[in-house]
Amino acid sequence: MGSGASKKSPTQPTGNQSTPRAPTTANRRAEFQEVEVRAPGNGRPANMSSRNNESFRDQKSPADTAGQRNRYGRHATSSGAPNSLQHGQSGAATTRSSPMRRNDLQDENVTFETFTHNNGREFICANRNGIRYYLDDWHSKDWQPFPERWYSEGKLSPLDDNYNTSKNSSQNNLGGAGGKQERDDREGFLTHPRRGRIETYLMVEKRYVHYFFDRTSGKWLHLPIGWELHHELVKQMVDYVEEALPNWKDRADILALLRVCNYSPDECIGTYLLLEGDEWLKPKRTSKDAEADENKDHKIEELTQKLKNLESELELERKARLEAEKQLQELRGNIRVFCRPRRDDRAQSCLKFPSDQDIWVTNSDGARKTFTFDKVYTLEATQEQIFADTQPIVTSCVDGYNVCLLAYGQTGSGKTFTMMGPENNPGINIRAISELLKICEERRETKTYTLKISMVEIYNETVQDLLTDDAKTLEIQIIGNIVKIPNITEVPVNHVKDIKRVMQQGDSNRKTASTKMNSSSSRSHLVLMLTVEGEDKVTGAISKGVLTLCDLAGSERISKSEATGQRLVEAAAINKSLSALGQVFSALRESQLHIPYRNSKLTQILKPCLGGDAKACLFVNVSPDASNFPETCNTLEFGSNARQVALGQAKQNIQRKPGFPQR
Ligand SMILES: Nc1ncnc2c1ncn2[C@@H]1O[C@H](COP(=O)(O)OP(=O)(O)OP(=O)(O)O)[C@@H](O)[C@H]1O
Repeated sequence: MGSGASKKSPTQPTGNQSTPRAPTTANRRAEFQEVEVRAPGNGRPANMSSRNNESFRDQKSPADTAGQRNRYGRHATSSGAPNSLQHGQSGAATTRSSPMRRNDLQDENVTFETFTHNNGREFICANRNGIRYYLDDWHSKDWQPFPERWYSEGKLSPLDDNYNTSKNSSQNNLGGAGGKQERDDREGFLTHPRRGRIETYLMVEKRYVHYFFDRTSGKWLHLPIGWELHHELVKQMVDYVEEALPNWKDRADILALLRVCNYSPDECIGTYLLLEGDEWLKPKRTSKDAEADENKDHKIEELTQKLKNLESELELERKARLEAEKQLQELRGNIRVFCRPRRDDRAQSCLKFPSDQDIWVTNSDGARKTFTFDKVYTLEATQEQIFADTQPIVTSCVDGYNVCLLAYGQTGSGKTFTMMGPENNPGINIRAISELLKICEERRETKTYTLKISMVEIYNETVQDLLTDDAKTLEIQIIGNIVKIPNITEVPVNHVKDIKRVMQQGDSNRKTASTKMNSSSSRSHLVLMLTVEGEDKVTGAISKGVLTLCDLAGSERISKSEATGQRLVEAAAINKSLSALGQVFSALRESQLHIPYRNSKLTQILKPCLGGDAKACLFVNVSPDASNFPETCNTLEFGSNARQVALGQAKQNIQRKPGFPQR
């Protein structure tokens, strides 16, 4: 500031600190042209648009130069209301204002007050002869009559007496006219849309309170928040807080807290963090961040698309491979035989695996036998690997093929583990049905599928329905090549959870039946049949495939089990049925005219699967334990025999739906 009287802060205890001046009429006009918001104390105008904290922090007041800390224009005065700060009365009288108000406000009897509404807003009020007016908002130029209802909606507090005292006394506080002005970073101005340039001054009371000089009245009035937000110095403080707490968007709210915190942005931030927690510590996102995020999103999108393409390529390859294997299987037409040894870390293993198709069995004398199968697994083979190899055969069921998977081996060799598996590591049964459900779902747009499941147990040559609670015994009817089991329970399966439920029901009925019959599960054959009927929505073709999953009873010899009584009867029945199965394989292998399916219930039920147009897969499960050498050899010989069987090319069971238009 150039000309004008030197100012003294009302609270200024020493001559070193600058104070606001009450402008005279003459000097005020000149000052208004000159006053700018300056970087406190450094003599340069502050960079109004800068949101740079550092430049903000670096601003120094004259007090700083005198060795005192003075951030954001605050001076080190400790307490006390400001002394009289009135500017020249005459200067105010000559400035623009509403004619009516100007006269009113110059009245000696006008006192000024602050009204704080319960909703947090503050207004300047003027009380003239008991009639109150208030200044509405930033855009208002008029004093409005004070609403009656506000008396009950807020609080009126008189401005400090000092501000309502004689307007003339201000002259006493002026510094020497024409004397050199010390810069005072507490003063500034606002440019009001209607009132024009308004001087402001950050005054020190017990805490700092921001006032503006009202030319009309010639008084310093409390600066409303809405106005104060336009003050450059305050704006910088709010910017600083906003930058530190990017989620706190309400600038008026920030300023309100700044006021409470005595215009200390750091204290304001600290208070807010204390109240609101770490949420506010999130760094403010810059346009660079946004751009980086956008690039990242773009990259993720690209990679996701790439992954999708690769996945669909992989899926196509997988389907092509399955199709090729299916065709190969159809051409070969024989029973595929897989050998799976049970994992047993304690056993002295008599097994060796020279290749993935050969297995060596060595007895205690060192004599070795070699067997060859379509696949020989090692002890470490997982359930996933086992299922993957049967998948092409299993899935052909949806295309109308009859498919049969059997597990053969002595008790404890891992048949149930391979077929059913534990709950957390399911075997072929659950995986196969889940896969079929998945394929049916994938084809839903062109085909409608119905899946039904039945579960029976063959014990002592009786067939027991396991999906009914009344232990129903079933008969098997063979008419030509067709095998029927009247009254067998068929449960629809739509979801994987249905499979588990049905399996549990079957398993619990099997246990009950076993107890009633005094048998154990290994003494009976478990046969699970899943019928998959499909109808092509376009051609009307109806396909029907049956997937038969069979966990056979233990194949150990009677002599070894030393069975007597009931056990002997059981063993005889098992022997009979397993022998019948062997005979069927032999007859098929030799292409005999008569295949002895009728020799046991097991072979009767399995007839559609072994009858020439089906696909079959036999697991021979063996124990690695050297003490089981004879049983292991028997099992492997059974498997070798079965592998010689040529079932002929598998056929699809597809019919055209009657009445459906020929295409
Ligand atoms: N590959 C394997 N890995 C780990 N444990 C296995 C494996 N195969 C079998 N077992 C375990 O060996 C034990 C016997 O297996 P499992 O019950 O499947 O034999 P099984 O041939 O079905 O017998 P049974 O004829 O009496 O029904 C079970 O505890 C099973 O969990």
